[in-house]
Amino acid sequence: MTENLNLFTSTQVVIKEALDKLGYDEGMYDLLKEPMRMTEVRIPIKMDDGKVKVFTGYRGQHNDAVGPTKGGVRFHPDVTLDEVRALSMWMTLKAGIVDLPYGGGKGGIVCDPREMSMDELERLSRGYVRALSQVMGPTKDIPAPDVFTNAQIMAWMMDEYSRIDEFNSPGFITGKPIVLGGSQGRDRATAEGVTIIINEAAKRRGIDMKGARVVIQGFGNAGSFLSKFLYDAGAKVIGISDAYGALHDPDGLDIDYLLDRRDSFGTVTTLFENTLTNEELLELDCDILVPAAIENQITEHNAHNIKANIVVEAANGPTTSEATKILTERGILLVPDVLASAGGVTVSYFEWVQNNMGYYWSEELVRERMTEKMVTAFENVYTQATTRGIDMRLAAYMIGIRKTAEASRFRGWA
Ligand SMILES: NC(=O)C1=CN([C@@H]2O[C@H](COP(=O)(O)OP(=O)(O)OC[C@H]3O[C@@H](n4cnc5c(N)ncnc54)[C@H](O)[C@@H]3O)[C@@H](O)[C@H]2O)C=CC1
Ligand SMILES: O=C(O)CCC(=O)C(=O)O
Repeated sequence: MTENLNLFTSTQVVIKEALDKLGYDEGMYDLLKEPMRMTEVRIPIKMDDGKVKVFTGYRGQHNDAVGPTKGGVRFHPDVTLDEVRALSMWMTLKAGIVDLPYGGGKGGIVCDPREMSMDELERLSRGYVRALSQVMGPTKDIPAPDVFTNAQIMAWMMDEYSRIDEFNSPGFITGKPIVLGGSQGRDRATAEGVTIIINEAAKRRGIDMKGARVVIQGFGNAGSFLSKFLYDAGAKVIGISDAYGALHDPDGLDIDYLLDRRDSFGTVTTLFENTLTNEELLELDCDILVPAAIENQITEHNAHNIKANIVVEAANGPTTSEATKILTERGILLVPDVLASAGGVTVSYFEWVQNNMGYYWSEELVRERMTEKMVTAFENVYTQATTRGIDMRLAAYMIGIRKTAEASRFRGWA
């Protein structure tokens, strides 16, 4: 049988397993097995050459029993409806794991921003908000950055919503520039959260981070900040990659140099000869492997060849269910995406809270509060996994889904 690479249906299987273990009935699964609202829009945009191009966009809102839905928007040529469905469900789990008053949401536009001008990107970002403004808003559904979107795109989206709302609405979106109500530390929050999780996982495996050999796939927002934090902490980052290839040096790469040379889409390998492929990168001998790019990277085809002691998923969905089984059976500690990458949405929540009260926190306070949430979340998931003898993904799903299931039950939705 060939492996299931569909993110949506493979997520449903784990949600079902988690709900069964928690003792919920079929009705609860029926409610939570897909987003409560899935919107598809067509966005006509005048391109720089004067021609109109129509883009497809999506927004998935999984469940808002706990609070407004929340999650990023990605601009990528491979965005699909099923991917956005799965991503919105994972956001519900993340919010549950770090205990935020949100449900899960996620959006995407099928486009390649690497081939668009800034003006075209601005028109597309504003068009997305116009198409979805009825179902989004600071108390309904709050977007944020994800793959190939950034603070500038958040600023255009916030400005467009504020025009429609006839009110300055910083709480409409998070990941904004600081001068528009962004939070200290949001740009590096995902990577900081992953760093905290790596430290916790390394402690459990007796690995000293000083000198630990780390491989990171992806050199964008998540991967590049992460490589810097680990490099500064004394780890040896021996491999990194982007969409075009990978770099490897067993003595450790010069991360400061690479950060200086990378472009705004997280591309740096095109400047070098003798690059590896992303497939080769994942199989390098190392202590810690961090997929921080895209989905379905560790599958049944390469899971047997992974040499890391710990795999920490900074990306959403990089490991298939079959590969999760193989890695766990091989004794590799796999820390799932819904736990490892929850630092981003945690600081997004702090940003939204600051916008709502109009009072802004220091970077130290943001870091302290985020650290507390991430360490507690790791401890909860690790304890659940070890005491029940289940893998970390199932343990994380059980913790992540419980709050939404309970809130839904109290509301009479299941
Ligand atoms: N930005 C955030 O706050 C959060 C991001 N994530 C996840 O982290 C992952 C990376 O996101 P960001 O760093 O924000 O995106 P980004 O757009 O800043 O960087 C993406 C990186 O992945 C590389 N990449 C793209 N396609 C690739 C391919 N086919 N093979 C190998 N590398 C490829 C790009 O070259 C770039 O280096 C995604 O799965 C995202 O959903 C998760 C939580 C929060
Ligand atoms: O910051 C946020 O609200 C969401 C981040 C996100 O999309 C994710 O964690 O995958």
